[in-house]
Amino acid sequence: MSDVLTGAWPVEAIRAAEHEVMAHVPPGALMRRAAAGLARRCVEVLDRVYGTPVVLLVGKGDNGGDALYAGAALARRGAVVRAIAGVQDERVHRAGLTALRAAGGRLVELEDVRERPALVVDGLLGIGGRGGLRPDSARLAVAAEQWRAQGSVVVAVDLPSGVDADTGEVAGAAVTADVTVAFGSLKAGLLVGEGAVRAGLVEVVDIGLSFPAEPLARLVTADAVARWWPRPGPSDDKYTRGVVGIAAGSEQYPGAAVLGTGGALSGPSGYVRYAGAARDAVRTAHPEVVSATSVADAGRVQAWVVGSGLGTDDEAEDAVRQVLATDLPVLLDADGLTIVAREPALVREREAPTVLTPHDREYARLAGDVGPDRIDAARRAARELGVTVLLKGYRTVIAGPDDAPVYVVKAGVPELATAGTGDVLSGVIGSLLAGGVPPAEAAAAGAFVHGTAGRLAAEAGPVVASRVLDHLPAAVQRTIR
Ligand SMILES: NC(=O)C1=CN([C@@H]2O[C@H](COP(=O)(O)OP(=O)(O)OC[C@H]3O[C@@H](n4cnc5c(N)ncnc54)[C@H](OP(=O)(O)O)[C@@H]3O)[C@@H](O)[C@H]2O)[C@@H](O)CC1
Ligand SMILES: Nc1ncnc2c1ncn2[C@@H]1O[C@H](COP(=O)(O)OP(=O)(O)O)[C@@H](O)[C@H]1O
Ligand SMILES: [K+]
Repeated sequence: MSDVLTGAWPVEAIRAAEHEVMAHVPPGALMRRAAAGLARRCVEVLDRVYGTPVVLLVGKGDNGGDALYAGAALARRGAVVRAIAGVQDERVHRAGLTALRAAGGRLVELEDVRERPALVVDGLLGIGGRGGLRPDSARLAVAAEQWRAQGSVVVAVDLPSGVDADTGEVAGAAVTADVTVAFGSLKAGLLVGEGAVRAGLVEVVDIGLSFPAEPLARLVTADAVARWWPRPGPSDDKYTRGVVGIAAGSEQYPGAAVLGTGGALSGPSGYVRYAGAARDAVRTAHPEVVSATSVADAGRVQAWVVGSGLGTDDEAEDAVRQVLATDLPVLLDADGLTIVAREPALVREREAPTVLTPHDREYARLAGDVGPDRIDAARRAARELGVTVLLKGYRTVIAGPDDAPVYVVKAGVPELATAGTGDVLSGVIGSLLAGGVPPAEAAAAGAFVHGTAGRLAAEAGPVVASRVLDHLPAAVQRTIR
């Protein structure tokens, strides 16, 4: 798969790549490529083109130009195309407007549109946008929202207007799209935060841009996970495949232990050990897990998962300290994060891979408010603590302590927002760590199969964590085969 389909470069890099290509192609060629891809996608979302009412929302920049050229292509196929300017009329892309008019389209005022359009093309603002939408554009974004609520399909040009291209932040009004057609490469703002919600289905039209430097973010694909996922070879035994230790759960919260060990059993390691007070529950649920009552008695492992359902009393703190004192990879979750938030040196001083898996409230305890820029938030905490941070949510963001691109996982579904699914996730990632996968890739691969299991579970019925567990083997199978 081409890099531009999975990498998200910052606006600055996209501009530089654009200039590089423009030096070698005729003027307007890039915009024509972009508009052709956009028009193709617009045709796909319509039942038919001939006679269909289409509204273009047009800003003063090239984003509006793309919309006008695509609108001209639709008008040539018989669509009834009306453009509405989000700025004073004379400031829209000249050549684009000429093309639209030549094809029979017209520039009108919002008030002149009597019939609800089947398709709204959002060309108000692309990567040239700064700050929240100004009032004239915001008014059209609101109109697009209203049409969409009544059944119109909204296609965003490059980026839903009002979304920050690099962060996904939305300040004020913004367009919500069913489909976003992104040019040249993804943008981080289409993958994370509010932008991910606004973008709908995202499709990249390759217009020939190439990038010398690493992207800001990479979308995790099944192919990548399949490459990272260890497979047993003829000379392997259960130990060489890696032993993962789960120190989670308590008498009060046995579920965390059952779900964590269950998650680990679908990972690539050959052996799952449990250490803690929920032995009986684990033994009943998973006879293949070998258990002990404490970390000290658990025997050798190649990676630890510690924290969820442990509580934060002295005993819990002891378990966390013991695990963190090893030179093994450790995944820290839930109560483990609370304990580390009180004493960050516990992880800062570690040399071995350490993965923290906070949701937003846990993150706040560790590093302050997540804020609207989730990529920056994950990076900031990872750098400050010298760890790998997996920030949970609608989109999961994984950042290492270095400057490598962050991973974004979009495999999940909102139904995963139910108690205990995080415990399942921690077990899968722990197993990958025990199998020798580097921390960021282990976290990304774990989140991908976990998200896929959540989707499969949601397709089968209401989602609870044990049903996510039930669907994990199938999720792994379809990802890595
Ligand atoms: N990269 C590529 O290779 C290719 C890129 N292409 C396309 O070009 C697009 C980028 O075009 P662009 O540079 O003209 O910027 P764009 O986003 O249309 O608008 C910027 C204008 O809007 C204004 N404005 C700013 N903020 C605002 C706000 N909050 N609310 C309201 N207005 C605001 C600002 O005006 P000013 O601030 O000066 O008043 C400025 O003039 C890109 O997204 C893609 O669609 C393709 O055609 C082909 C290849
Ligand atoms: N809105 C959402 N869309 C998709 N996935 C979500 C959403 N909310 C939460 N999740 C996922 O569900 C899991 C919840 O984990 P967590 O909050 O730790 O739950 P628990 O502590 O109860 O196990 C994470 O994998 C997270 O990414
Ligand atoms: K747009």
